[in-house]
Amino acid sequence: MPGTAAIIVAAGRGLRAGGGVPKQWRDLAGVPVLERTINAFAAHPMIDEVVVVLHPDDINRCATLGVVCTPGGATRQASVLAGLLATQADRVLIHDAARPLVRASLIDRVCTALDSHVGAAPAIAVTDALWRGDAMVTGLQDRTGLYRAQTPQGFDRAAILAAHRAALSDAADDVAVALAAGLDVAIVAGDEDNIKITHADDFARAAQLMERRMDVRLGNGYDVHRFGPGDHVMLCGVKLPFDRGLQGHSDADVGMHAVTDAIYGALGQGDIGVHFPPTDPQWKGAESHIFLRHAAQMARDMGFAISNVDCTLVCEYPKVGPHQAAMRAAMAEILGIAPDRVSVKATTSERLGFTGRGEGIAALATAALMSA
Ligand SMILES: Nc1ccn([C@@H]2O[C@H](COP(=O)(O)OP(=O)(O)OP(=O)(O)O)[C@@H](O)[C@H]2O)c(=O)n1
Ligand SMILES: C[C@](O)(CO)[C@H](O)COP(=O)(O)O
Repeated sequence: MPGTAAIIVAAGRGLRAGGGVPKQWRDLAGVPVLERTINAFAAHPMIDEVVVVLHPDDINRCATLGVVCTPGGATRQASVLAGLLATQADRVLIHDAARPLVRASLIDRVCTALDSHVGAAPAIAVTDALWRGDAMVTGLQDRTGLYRAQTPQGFDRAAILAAHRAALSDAADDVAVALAAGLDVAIVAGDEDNIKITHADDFARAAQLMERRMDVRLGNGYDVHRFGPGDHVMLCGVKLPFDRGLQGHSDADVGMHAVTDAIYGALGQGDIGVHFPPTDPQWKGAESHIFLRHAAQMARDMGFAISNVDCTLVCEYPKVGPHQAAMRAAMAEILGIAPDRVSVKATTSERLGFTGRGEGIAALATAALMSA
């Protein structure tokens, strides 16, 4: 199957964290750790499938998760192998269930690096001085070129499957398995917040990080395009036959422009004109999905997920109602979010003003972004 699967390993017993229940089933700010981890991947536009590896004793809990599950093994490595065998995707991102704070932007970086590498994994360069010792310092360790490894670790599935089948020992992570098989692994920037819940104290730390992250941004957008000669209008990504067209430097999709500006506004990044200047001939006649895709990618790059967008078209004609579902679907696909997070409405202006006289169409939009 072409595409990318996330394999979430959740078959450990969480002995170091204690608490009586394996850590992946415990609540973090009211939601189970595993559910948070699954949601981070399930909501990501570059992930096509989520596979969760569960302890055989927990396999009956699969039904509550809404994803593909498979039983794991006695070691992390055995669990990863089980996950690799449960998908046919071309690429896999292997992730610890115990890292629920993984950001969409980190998933982006790993996926993008896989376009040019057989393996890619996030890590953070060690900045503290390193010692050797046991209660007393016995020596120093050069930190040059040392990294702290994180997940998700991404690979071409066939390559990492062969590496896991050939692996002899219980490796700490999948990069170790890959290196033993001679695969190259690119390092992408890790994220300090992407902690692994390992010990009891890590629950409080993760909860604090989540609280700090609760950053909600709102933006609005407004646009107008004038009618001119033509035989169709583009509205929110859908081509509607009409006896006139909308005039503009691009395809004049007034609704999509308003939504795009709302996202830029929420990010404090100006408007379409700043990113795609009308004076630049390369954008003449451009399809507006280019602008919306750019705004959505910028949101992800800045660590935000688009929670929802709402667009109102103001016109007497064409009638928008029959096309609303197609418009929502078109913009949802471009934004990489579910159609129920995209709203398109229309109103007339009671024949008042320039929209009422049929001289053009106006659009207003709101976008809500949440820290991812
Ligand atoms: N046999 C195993 C062991 C670990 N894991 C998963 O690998 C991830 C990282 O492992 P770790 O933090 O060591 O988890 P546990 O093995 O559960 O913890 P502990 O060693 O404290 O028991 C976790 O999401 C864990 O569920 C797994 O799927 N199968
Ligand atoms: C895979 C890993 O998360 C990379 O940092 C880590 O090695 C797995 O956890 P463990 O605590 O080493 O078992």
